Amino acid sequence: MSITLHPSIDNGFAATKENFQGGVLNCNCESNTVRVKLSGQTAHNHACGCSKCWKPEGAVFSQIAVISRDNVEVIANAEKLVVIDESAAIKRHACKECGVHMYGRIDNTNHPFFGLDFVHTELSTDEGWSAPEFAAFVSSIIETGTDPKDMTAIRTRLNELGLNTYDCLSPALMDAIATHVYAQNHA
Ligand SMILES: N[C@@H](CCC(=O)N[C@@H](CSCO)C(=O)NCC(=O)O)C(=O)O
Ligand SMILES: [Zn+2]
Ligand SMILES: [Zn+2]
Repeated sequence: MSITLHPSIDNGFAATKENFQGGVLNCNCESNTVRVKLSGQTAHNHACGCSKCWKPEGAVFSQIAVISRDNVEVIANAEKLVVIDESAAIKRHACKECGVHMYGRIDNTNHPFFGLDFVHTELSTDEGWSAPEFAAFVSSIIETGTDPKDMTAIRTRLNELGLNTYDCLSPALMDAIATHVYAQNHA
């Protein structure tokens, strides 16, 4: 298939490394690079087809994982970070020069994923990050220009790579969200 799903996914990917301790994300700027230290392993890594998540040049999907916000620290050139959409639930902090999203943070303490930051681990040269587990918001790639006629081939290719495809999040994450809503409504 000629479509680039994501450069870290198209040709298969390494398994999650046991006892991986984290590493550093770098933006794409050659000078004054924004650097974000992640002090631990990520979780729920997945391909995301939504229009909001950052994608490398030419990629149809984003690759995105979560990590506790307590384990996220900007260690260089923080002044280059801007929030690209203040109205979004996930405040994506992007480098204003190269456009790369360095981390997404949720401020709303009632949000099901409050406490978790969203990160793109392909921005790191460290090896061992959690491997992608599924593809989310797959139908959403049509919103950013993918031809609906290509969808069957794209879903088939994702399945071949071992990634189940969903048009929202995975059942486990949707269950977690619903559990959170139930608990809020019965507090
Ligand atoms: N069809 C829309 C979907 C956008 C969307 O709901 N994205 C999800 C997943 S992003 C990470 O997995 C979401 O939670 N968004 C909240 C936010 O972005 O603040 C589209 O494609 O835009
Ligand atoms: Zn940059
Ligand atoms: Zn997304």
